[in-house]
Amino acid sequence: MVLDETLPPTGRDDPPRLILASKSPRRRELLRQIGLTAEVRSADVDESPARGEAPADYVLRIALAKARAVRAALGRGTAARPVLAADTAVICDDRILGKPADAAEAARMLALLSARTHQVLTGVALLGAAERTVVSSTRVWLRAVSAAEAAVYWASGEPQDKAGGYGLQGLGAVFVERLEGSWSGVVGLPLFETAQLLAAEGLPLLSAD
Ligand SMILES: Cc1cn([C@H]2C[C@H](O)[C@@H](COP(=O)(O)OP(=O)(O)OP(=O)(O)O)O2)c(=O)[nH]c1=O
Repeated sequence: MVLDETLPPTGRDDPPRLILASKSPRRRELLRQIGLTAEVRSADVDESPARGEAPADYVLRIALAKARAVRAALGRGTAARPVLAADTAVICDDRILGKPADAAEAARMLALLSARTHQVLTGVALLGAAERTVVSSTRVWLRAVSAAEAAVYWASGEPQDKAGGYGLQGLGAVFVERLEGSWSGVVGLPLFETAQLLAAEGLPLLSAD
């Protein structure tokens, strides 16, 4: 994703204080969009949904697990630094869709999402003086996607690391008729909600000092 707008100067030359518990380049780029540079760490967590787990509980649980795993791995000197993590899932017919494992699964996902609406949930966790969490929910309308289009789309390399097997910020935009909610939330880090968590932690983005 290329987000090449003029970046606000906030935090640009400061050493990064915030730690982003993520290997997703999108989350780093989205933070940069609001003038935040973060030190990036990542931890592997088991992202399997628990049986019967509600989708919002699931994305929050995984976001918290990512943040806690990174915080647990940090040395003493960094223990006081806030850790931010997120998890994104696509929800359709009460099913939680993560990243497709192969072309066949990606085709099944797009067939399920074709010509109807689904929901994209992103859970965000900020571990600082307290554990703060928020869930962003967005409704997305996809046009009909044919099996042939899904195959060409898979070959583009884009769906592989995206929940639900499409990327709103890339070629996948040609499938998205409209959405109601948060563009940045669909792409992996809802910026409005993230800014609110940061402000609650004493890290406002538009402070005059
Ligand atoms: C629906 C959709 C998802 N996605 C991405 C956002 C997330 O990065 C990814 C879902 O996987 P996640 O498990 O949320 O995140 P990740 O594995 O990419 O990164 P990390 O756990 O290290 O933070 O799908 C898009 O980029 N565009 C989209 O339109």
